[in-house]
Amino acid sequence: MRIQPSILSADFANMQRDVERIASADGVHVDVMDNHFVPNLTFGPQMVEAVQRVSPIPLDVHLMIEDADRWAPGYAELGVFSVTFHAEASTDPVALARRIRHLGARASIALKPGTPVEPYLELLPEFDQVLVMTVEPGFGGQSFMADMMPKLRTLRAAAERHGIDLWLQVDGGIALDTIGIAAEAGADTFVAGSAVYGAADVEAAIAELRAAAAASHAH
Ligand SMILES: O=C(CO)[C@@H](O)[C@H](O)COP(=O)(O)O
Ligand SMILES: [Co+2]
Repeated sequence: MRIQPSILSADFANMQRDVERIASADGVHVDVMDNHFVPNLTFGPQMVEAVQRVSPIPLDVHLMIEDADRWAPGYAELGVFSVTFHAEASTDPVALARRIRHLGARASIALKPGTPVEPYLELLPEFDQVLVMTVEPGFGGQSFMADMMPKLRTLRAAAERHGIDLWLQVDGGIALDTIGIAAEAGADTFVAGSAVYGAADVEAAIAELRAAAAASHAH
């Protein structure tokens, strides 16, 4: 059970402090938004490089940008742990995943709520992780979409069929009252923005989320 707080909910004026506050988490989730793929703008490679320099834990970069084929490899080159691009923003997801892996990062593909999972099931061995969005990407603090759970079940079954160790990540509306639902459906990697940075005790929030996920996990 991996917990990855999203620094979209951190204080951008105190990024180093807020990354150091989540040292007990499994990774820091970095939401890159370009104002085109989503109607919001965050930061680019220079900021990711800066966070990477001070972070005590690995970086999980979530690219919500157009033209992923062009831009995603540059993030992998920074030496981050994982690079997620959106299926909707790539013309050749398999070629892009191979490039990301070749550059030394884990390759991860994200699906917006309206994107079906079926076209990707045979391609799963090309990826290290699939991100099932449980909100429309763009903003933190939205409500969890429980109707995405069939996608997780389908992906978990397909990964078992392939015999691969595919991480299934969920992102959006993950909190104490929803994380168990996603874990039960097969997720093992959980992004949480407001549920972590909105808590008075950030480390306690991470521990509680991890425990709640473990209590409900399908395996
Ligand atoms: O990718 C996104 C939003 O597009 C996320 O990573 C959010 O940052 C999650 O925030 P919460 O829903 O957990 O508050
Ligand atoms: Co995200």
